[in-house]
Amino acid sequence: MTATIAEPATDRHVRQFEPLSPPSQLLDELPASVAAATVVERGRAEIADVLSGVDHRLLIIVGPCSVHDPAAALDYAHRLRGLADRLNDDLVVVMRSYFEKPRTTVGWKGLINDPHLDGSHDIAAGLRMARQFLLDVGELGLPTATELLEPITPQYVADLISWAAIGARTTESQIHRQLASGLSMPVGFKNGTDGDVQLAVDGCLAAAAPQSFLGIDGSGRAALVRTTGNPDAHVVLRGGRSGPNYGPGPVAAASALAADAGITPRLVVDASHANSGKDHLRQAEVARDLAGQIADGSPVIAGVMLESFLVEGSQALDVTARRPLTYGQSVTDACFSWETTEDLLTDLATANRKRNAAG
Ligand SMILES: O=C[C@H](O)[C@H](O)COP(=O)(O)O
Ligand SMILES: C=C(OP(=O)(O)O)C(=O)O
Repeated sequence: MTATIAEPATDRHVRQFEPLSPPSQLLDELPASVAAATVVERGRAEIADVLSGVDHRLLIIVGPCSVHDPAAALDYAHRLRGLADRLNDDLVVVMRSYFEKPRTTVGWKGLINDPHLDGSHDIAAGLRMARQFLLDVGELGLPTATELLEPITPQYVADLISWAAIGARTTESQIHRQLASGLSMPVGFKNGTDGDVQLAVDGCLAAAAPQSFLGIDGSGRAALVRTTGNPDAHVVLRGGRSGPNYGPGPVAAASALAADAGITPRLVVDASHANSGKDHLRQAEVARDLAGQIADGSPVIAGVMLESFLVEGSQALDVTARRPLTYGQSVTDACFSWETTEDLLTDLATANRKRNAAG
């Protein structure tokens, strides 16, 4: 007897599947130049050395909350390169190059997801634009940092990235922890949106372990990915609903929690997000407070994250309206200005020199 085949019970809420070119095709189209690859490797090694305490400089992860206009972000990168060169004795400067935005509910999800800022979600173009941007910044001589939000994206861009974040909204996600265990760069796990630092510590432990999970390979095929574990996973403090956690008490407590778990006690503090209430003026105050803690000899603040762009503040992006945007101003969280960036990085460099001079 032949069984009657049922109607498929899947994809009831899927409008369309659009195949993407495999990662290998984009890498062939936009290969890493020797100059860019050298910067990526140097950045990864320097960040790992700062985290372990071998390199006594301070890690600075700075740049726009998100890249929405690659030309403006590249303009920023040119300025940052000059500043990073001047402060190179005291700081390891890495540019925030964030193309994937996690949203609390809904909103623009970043350049990869919606590169034309119009709701068309041309992800193929977004991946190409992100890769081109990373190449351009690498060739300028600056290492890059990003948040990795989708487990498929890294195959398209990760060879050009020196530091990656697992964000507050995904730090508890097994998928992201497994992903981090196979990444080639140091990965920072943010505390959860509620402020729970244990989630970040647990993330670091899972990322440090070998993992086997489902992913894609360079040819875009579904694959069983077996990893060896990431030796450079660390905690990033970003505050949470329970309040900010950049002060000396919370920093020491988080460091002790990491050390007790066998994770590096040295960590990165994010001056933005829930540590500043997303207020760029408050963020500058938090950065000055961190400079004070560093100058006073804090042994555990390995790095500081800052959100900065050419023009201070933020502007609303309405993907349906196509209103002209202010050049060099964030369309996601508020950033402080280029002028404030110069002042704050100079203060942080001075603070770190003082910490080192005191031994
Ligand atoms: O870093 C950016 C934002 O804080 C994050 O993407 C969440 O933004 P939302 O709360 O505006 O969605
Ligand atoms: C989304 C970000 O941070 P968090 O995960 O801390 O909210 C970010 O750094 O852009």
